[in-house]
Amino acid sequence: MSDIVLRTDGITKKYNNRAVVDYLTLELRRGEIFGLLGPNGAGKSTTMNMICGLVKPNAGSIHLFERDLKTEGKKALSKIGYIPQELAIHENLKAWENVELFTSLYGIKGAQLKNAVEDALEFVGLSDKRNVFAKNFSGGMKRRLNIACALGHKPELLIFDEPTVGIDPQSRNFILEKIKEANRAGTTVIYTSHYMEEVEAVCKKIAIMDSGKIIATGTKEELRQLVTADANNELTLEEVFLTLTGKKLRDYTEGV
Ligand SMILES: Nc1ncnc2c1ncn2[C@@H]1O[C@H](COP(=O)(O)OP(=O)(O)OP(=O)(O)O)[C@@H](O)[C@H]1O
Repeated sequence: MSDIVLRTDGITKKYNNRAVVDYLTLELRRGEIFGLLGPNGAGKSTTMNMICGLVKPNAGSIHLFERDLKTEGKKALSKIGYIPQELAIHENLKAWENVELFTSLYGIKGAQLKNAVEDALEFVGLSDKRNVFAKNFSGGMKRRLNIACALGHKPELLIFDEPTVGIDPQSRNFILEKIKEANRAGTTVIYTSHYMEEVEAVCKKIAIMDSGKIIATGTKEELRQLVTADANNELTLEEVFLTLTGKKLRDYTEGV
């Protein structure tokens, strides 16, 4: 069995004739914890949405666990868990009902479903809030529930799209620690964000994306070496990022 979990070959997505993801090629190996960093509008969410089968590329191919998303999508997607940027939970369902709803979509039933729901709630520290309606949760609890909903079917690849937006430092720290814990237990992780310190803390391998393309990939040290010849440099990831992507503001409006 190959240890390549994800391979994208030249995927392109165009909106209004503009390539927002432009011939993007990526490879991810089992056990990696991979950070995708990019300014607003770089194409990170569109890339994740294509990998999760929610958006169809105009060109190129995506393989998950060696299965082509075009021809074996259902099997390929059954091994991934996607935590979208926008909360996907149902406010009028209890915590356990939310997790059960998402987990049952994978054909899990009966006692196995019950156990899977409890395991997922426990992982995100919400077991004792299992009977509380999601609408009564704080922002951080909703984010944790959003994660639990993607864990029930025990995915081998977890994809996080900016999972810590708008939450307090304690919840943020908890989520980052849990992502590292899942990775230590063998789960491969993709983490997209524009919070440098989070990517730095969590990810071993980092890709920097700008204007639909990956412009650099490597460990933090390798990325530093790309922007300075000084081996003793102490550049922060933010300084490296700004050197590679420039300081121009990235204002954009959807679809224009
Ligand atoms: N459905 C759509 N229709 C038209 N344009 C879109 C659509 N979805 C995304 N875009 C455009 O594609 C570009 C990339 O958007 P995307 O959300 O992938 O970027 P991002 O890197 O995730 O940004 P952010 O960090 O702000 O979430 C943006 O210019 C956006 O306006």
